[in-house]
Formats: sequence, structure tokens, C-alpha cells
Amino acid sequence: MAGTPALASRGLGIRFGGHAAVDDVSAAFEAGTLTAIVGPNGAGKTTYFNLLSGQLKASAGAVLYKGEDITRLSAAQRTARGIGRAFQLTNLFPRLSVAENVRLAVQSRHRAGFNMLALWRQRADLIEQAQACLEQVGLAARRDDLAAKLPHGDKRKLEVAMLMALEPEVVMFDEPTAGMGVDEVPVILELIRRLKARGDKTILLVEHKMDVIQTLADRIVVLHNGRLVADGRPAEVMASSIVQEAYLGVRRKSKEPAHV
Ligand SMILES: Nc1ncnc2c1ncn2[C@@H]1O[C@H](COP(=O)(O)OP(=O)(O)OP(=O)(O)O)[C@@H](O)[C@H]1O
Repeated sequence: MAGTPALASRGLGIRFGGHAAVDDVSAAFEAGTLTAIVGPNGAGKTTYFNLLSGQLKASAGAVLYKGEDITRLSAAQRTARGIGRAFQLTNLFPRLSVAENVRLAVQSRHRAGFNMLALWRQRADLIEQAQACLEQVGLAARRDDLAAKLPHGDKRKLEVAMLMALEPEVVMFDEPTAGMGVDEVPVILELIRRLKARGDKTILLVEHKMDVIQTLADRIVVLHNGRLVADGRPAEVMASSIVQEAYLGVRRKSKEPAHV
């Protein structure tokens, strides 16, 4: 529906004991845009992602997908609708090969399930699509390796390949280049750039690296103590006093000046 955001949160919140980890956060994300979610450590970024993707149930507010209230849907139901998220290695099958991991993700999109005849017919297609996903992340040469044996950076790439295999409309990346070597980072950034260039995906990115944010983001949402404190175009948001304070606050604690 024109004008309806792909994904939105309305007054979204969750409390852990007495602590509001995400507090009354309202934001809407349009198709064709990439929004970086930033904030100091403990600001609530990952918790907000967990609420959007359904890993956590909200204590307050709502999550809307194309205008439909999906707050009560499970994470799996949200994935089936088109909200895809890279899960920081928890979704890999360590005893399967790289290619088999991606093939399972392709298969789950086709919902081939255990219908053997359908599976057989689709097999060649599945393999081809899995291969294309591996090529996108630069993992084609490791297709036969066991997932468990991959170095950390390659595991992160595999996770992104599996996310691509799901062909989600909303794509959520939580620090996609964390733990990667400097030579591996450009592959993932290029993939995200190409995904964005398609113009039909809604991309959300939790990211600390300022250079990554500045290259990719159309918009920045800043969380601080669970609350949304700034939301706008990168240049405006970065210049705002609240971000300068949060940024400087982190800089005092961290040795990495490139972190928001
Ligand atoms: N399951 C939980 N139980 C209790 N408290 C939690 C839980 N998950 C998160 N929190 C708390 O909620 C707050 C927000 O945490 P969250 O991990 O979302 O922050 P973040 O912005 O992603 O931080 P980082 O940049 O360090 O990953 C923190 O104070 C954290 O300790």
C-alpha cells in the first residue's frame, strides 16, 4: 500500500524487572531506505531489534508490518511474512556444510518442507540459488567446508548468505561486520550497498562504525537509555547536541573514537 511504511513501531517498550530497556519507541521504516540504529552500549539497540523481529515480546506498544499489527506473531511467523534478520551465528547448523546451510534457508523460503517429490524437482534450483547467495558473500570457494570449521568472519558471511536466501523484504543487520578482518569487511558492505541499490528493501542496521554508517545510511535513529532521542538525516543527527553528548560520553569510556 502506497504511503504505508514497511515496518513501524508504535510506543514500543519492554521492561526487565524495573528497567525499561526500550521505552516508548515510535519509528517508521520505508521501503528503499537504510536506517542505522545507533547509540551507546546498553542503549537498547539489540533489544529494539529483538522486539521488531519477535525474539522478545513487547511489554507495551505495537509492531506494524505494512500496516498490519504483528505484535503477537512469533519470530518464525514474522520471518515467514518477510522480516529477515541475521542472528549472530545462532542459526547455523555446525555439522552441515556451508552449501547445505544456505540450501536449507532457500528451501525454507520455498516451503518445500518434506515433500520429497517437490524437493527433488526443486533440487537443482535450490542448489543454484544457494550457490548464488554464497557468491554474493564471497564464500563460494568454501561451499563444501563444515560450517563449524569456518573462521569467525566466514561464519558471519554464511549467516548473511542465509539471510539473503530468505529474500526478506525487511532486512535487519546487527553489527554485520563485527569480528571480521579488515579485508573481509568490504565484501559485506558491498553486499548491503547492492541490496540497498535495488530500492525495494527496507534495511535496518545496528552499527557502531561511523564510516559504515556514513557510507550506507539514509537516516539515523539514535537510542539512549532505551528512548529514541534523535531521528533524521545523517548530517542533521550527527550535528545534534544530544548525539554529540552521547558520542562524547562513549568516547570517554571507549578507546575507539569512531563509535557513536
Ligand atoms: N534479557 C535481558 N534481561 C535483563 N536485562 C536485559 C536483557 N537484555 C538486555 N537487557 C538490558 O537492557 C539494556 C539494553 O541492552 P541492549 O543489549 O539492547 O543494548 P545495546 O544498545 O544493543 O548495547 P550494545 O551496543 O552494547 O550491544 C541494557 O541495560 C541491558 O543490560
